[in-house]
Amino acid sequence: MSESLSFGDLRREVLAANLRIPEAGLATLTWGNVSGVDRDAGVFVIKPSGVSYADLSAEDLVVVSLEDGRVVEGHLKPSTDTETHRCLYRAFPHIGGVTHTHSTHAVAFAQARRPIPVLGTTHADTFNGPVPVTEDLTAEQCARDYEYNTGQVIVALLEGDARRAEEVPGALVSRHGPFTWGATATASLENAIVCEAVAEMALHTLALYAPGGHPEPPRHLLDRHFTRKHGPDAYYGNPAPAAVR
Ligand SMILES: O=C(CO)[C@@H](O)[C@@H](O)COP(=O)(O)O
Repeated sequence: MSESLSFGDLRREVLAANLRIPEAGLATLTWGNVSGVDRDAGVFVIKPSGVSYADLSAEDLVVVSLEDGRVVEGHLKPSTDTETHRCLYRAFPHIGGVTHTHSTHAVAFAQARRPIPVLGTTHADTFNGPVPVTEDLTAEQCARDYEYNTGQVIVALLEGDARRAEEVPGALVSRHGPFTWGATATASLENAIVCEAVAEMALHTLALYAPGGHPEPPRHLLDRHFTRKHGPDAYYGNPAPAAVR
């Protein structure tokens, strides 16, 4: 990549995160997109629309204004989902990256309009609650500013609550698919990988559940897993716990 290109580090990170979409098996054709934000500069960097991952370069990424969605830099059209990313950045000031995919199992839940339930600790390590599903967009929301409104239905689902958005870093847009977010573009992409993995595990688990019901996983176990990885008692960054005798 030419060193003279602006937002070099952010472009490199956003490119790498986009390239992990097909690598992680989350992409069909050119579907999906990752962006990352530079809040000081008031812009985000996003995948161009319809470009194959094999051909994608850092120079192809598009720089968009957070304020009004104008393209600030780029020779290609930004992703069709750009306004959804912009809406999420504006609603949740703590997020640094957004990922959208059409990964199969997460989309299956979105199409069935069912949240991805918390069925075990794998889910609880990343999402402190079910991955929720939005309402369907209304005819008016589809007719005008559809992509921004797609972000708005996610924000409405979380009641604009930044803390909820931090603890459950993703949502399923009804009949469409998952959007995930995180502190960085890389984190948002990794949350998309986890979202797909836990959706697949949930489908298998629900199929194996005994007819007539199954006990819920104990809340204390799920909480323990989430708080090991997130918040003030997180393991990373803290001294290793003393060995248990
Ligand atoms: O949501 C969709 C398609 O329903 C898009 O994410 C997908 O086609 C990718 O579009 P872009 O190539 O990013 O414009």
